[in-house]
Amino acid sequence: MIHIENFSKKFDERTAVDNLSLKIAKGEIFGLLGPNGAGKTTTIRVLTMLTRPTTGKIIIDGCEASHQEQHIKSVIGVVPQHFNLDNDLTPWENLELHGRLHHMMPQLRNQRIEELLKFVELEDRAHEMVQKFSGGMKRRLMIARALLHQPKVLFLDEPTVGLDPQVRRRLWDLIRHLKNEGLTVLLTTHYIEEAENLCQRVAIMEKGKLIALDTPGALCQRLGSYAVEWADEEGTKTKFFADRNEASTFAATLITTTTLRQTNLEDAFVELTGRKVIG
Ligand SMILES: Nc1ncnc2c1ncn2[C@@H]1O[C@H](COP(=O)(O)OP(=O)(O)OP(=O)(O)O)[C@@H](O)[C@H]1O
Repeated sequence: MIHIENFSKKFDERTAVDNLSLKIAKGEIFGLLGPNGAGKTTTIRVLTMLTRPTTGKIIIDGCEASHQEQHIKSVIGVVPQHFNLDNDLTPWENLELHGRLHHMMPQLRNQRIEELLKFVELEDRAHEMVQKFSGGMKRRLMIARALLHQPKVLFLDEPTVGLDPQVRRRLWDLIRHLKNEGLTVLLTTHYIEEAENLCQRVAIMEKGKLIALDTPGALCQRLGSYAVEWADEEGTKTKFFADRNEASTFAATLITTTTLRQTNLEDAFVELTGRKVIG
């Protein structure tokens, strides 16, 4: 559904994305991870036709971006990182405006608005001003707006940033539901747990380059499925093992308190990039 071939983006002398190639299948939830400045937002901006690549080819829904930008715009939905709803309008009016911009016929438009407000559980607030809404409600409304014109691909840039854990989980359920309906989802996130819970595959970027691409499980297995964690005077240390018995034997040799646990995607991220994600 999304095919990126040797894509680079330069801003003057700075290379924001360096020769990225990826294929994302229909119905996949795909995560882009990386520390600050890795090139995730630039990648989304190019894929959503907000800016052009310096070099390389982007194909979405079988259409090449350089020739069929309008078609691509009609089959994608975008939820940007920052709230960009019209605060002086109601949810219904925000959605209506979006539907008009996409030239939707009034009957279909009204039907979709009704369905989507129900889907994101905002039907009771349809005619209140958006400025009174919480962050979670605004994010849900932005998702409804991105889905109004029945896109095939949904781009979500940091969909749950700043939301409390309960709201975050509700949004995850919503995103899973969309995948089950056949939508392709590409998201960026700072929350490793989010990628681990939602994404079939993740790409880890650093300094514009793709440094790993796999399922969360396979990325963890590369390190070893078990982690022993302990603290010494230099700080927290972690060692990885393929075998649980080996891990437990090693843990028994340490004189400090140790934790034996399953390796997680955060371990893989830290090992690959040498740092934690900073929000
Ligand atoms: N419009 C621009 N002009 C110049 N440089 C830019 C521009 N947009 C991004 N960059 C640079 O490109 C690099 C990648 O930025 P980008 O915003 O894509 O990273 P990111 O992975 O999304 O980071 P974050 O997690 O902080 O959002 C950074 O070095 C950034 O400073």
